[in-house]
Amino acid sequence: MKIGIGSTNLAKIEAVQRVFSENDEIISVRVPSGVSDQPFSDEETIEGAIQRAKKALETTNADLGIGLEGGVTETPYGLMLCNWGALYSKTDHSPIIAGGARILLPDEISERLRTGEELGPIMDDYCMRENIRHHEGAIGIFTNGLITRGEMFSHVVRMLKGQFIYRMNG
Ligand SMILES: O=P(O)(O)OP(=O)(O)OP(=O)(O)OC[C@H]1O[C@@H](n2cnc3c(O)ncnc32)[C@H](O)[C@@H]1O
Ligand SMILES: [Mg+2]
Repeated sequence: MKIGIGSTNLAKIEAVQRVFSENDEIISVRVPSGVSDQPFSDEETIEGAIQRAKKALETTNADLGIGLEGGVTETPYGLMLCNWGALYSKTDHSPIIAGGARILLPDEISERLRTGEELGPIMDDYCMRENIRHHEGAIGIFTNGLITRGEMFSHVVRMLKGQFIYRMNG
């Protein structure tokens, strides 16, 4: 199968590679998410994932298009990391959706997000490193490396793939 992924982020590509087989062709392509660079609700993050999946399918002419989007969402407990995925197939017109693990962010990080900074640069600044979002991600930092961004997204991709197979068999 040919699978288009709507991102060139390494953690996202790795997640798709982990779940699909070596016989599948995975094409990564930079596409607009159609939402803000830093989505600020579940709804906006889901919308970003859906747009990416749709654009990935169209621009790569693949069998499946996958979109993965990271964001944050306000809760009564504080700001949480949220992650969503969407999958479109060539033969189906409604997207399959799956959500990822979520954790509360430290206040120091949340305050900066609320004043309009993006999580990617905040994390690099906080850890004094570069490109954390391509590697273990914020989730990797705050879980002490036990769950990386790639691993978290691979669960999302597995839930997308499983639902797709279930739908096909139904
Ligand atoms: O190239 P793309 O696919 O856009 O990859 P990205 O890393 O920018 O990822 P998203 O657009 O999905 O994430 C939205 C924002 O949140 C940041 N972000 C999300 N999850 C993160 C994480 O786990 N660690 C660090 N930054 C993260 C990211 O840098 C963006 O500012
Ligand atoms: Mg982005």
